[in-house]
Amino acid sequence: MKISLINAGKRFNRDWIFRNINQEFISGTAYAITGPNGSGKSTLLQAIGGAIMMSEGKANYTIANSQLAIGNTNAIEKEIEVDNAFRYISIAAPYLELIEEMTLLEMLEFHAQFKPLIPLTTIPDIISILGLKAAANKQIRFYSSGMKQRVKLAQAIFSDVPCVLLDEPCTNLDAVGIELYHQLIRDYGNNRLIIVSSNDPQEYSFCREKINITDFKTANVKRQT
Ligand SMILES: Nc1ncnc2c1ncn2[C@@H]1O[C@H](COP(=O)(O)OP(=O)(O)OP(=O)(O)O)[C@@H](O)[C@H]1O
Repeated sequence: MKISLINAGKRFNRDWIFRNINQEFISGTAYAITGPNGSGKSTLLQAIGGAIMMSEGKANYTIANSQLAIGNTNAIEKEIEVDNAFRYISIAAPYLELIEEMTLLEMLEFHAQFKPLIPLTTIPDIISILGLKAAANKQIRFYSSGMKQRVKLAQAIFSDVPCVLLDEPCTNLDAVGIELYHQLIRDYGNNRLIIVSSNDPQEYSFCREKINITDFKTANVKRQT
């Protein structure tokens, strides 16, 4: 999958959060979006995922034929409308809630109806990898914050999509959880497009490309032009 930002900008009211971003994100590479608190990392990640609209510019989504979830085409690549991009993208983020009334087992089964699991992976496998076997039949509302974060990561990483967006992926994780996160990236991250939004280096240590959002603030953009 390839996501191309073309002259991308977002503002809330009169404040430009970022402007003039021209950047390609390509499968097989992990990218980090860095910057201080409130600088716009989450906003940019959501704009990349098509969850919020840009104020100017656009994002183009291209899928290799083999990754197409629907339809048939003879073309090697196909452009995807922004409204359909969610089919190819999963996201884990602090502001996205889990379905707390469900047990983990129920929630993973429910989720798999909308986004299939990566091949050869079963729900019991996932529960075991997460270290949550003993809690599989407990409602998620009774989970600790770190247990919930493991579930959010699993929901994103085990979805059979070419692009995984991770916003502050180690929020609430203990040392074992952080190691689990890195193991999941090692085991399931290859050949995918991974974009991590974070200001914590341990969350994005594996990312080859780094994009500092402060380079795309209006004042800096003006200075560059
Ligand atoms: N819906 C909204 N309406 C108005 N302003 C918003 C909205 N969402 C975010 N903002 C503002 O946009 C700016 C960027 O917020 P964002 O959450 O993207 O930053 P961040 O870099 O992810 O921060 P953090 O590191 O604290 O998570 C902040 O000033 C925030 O107040």
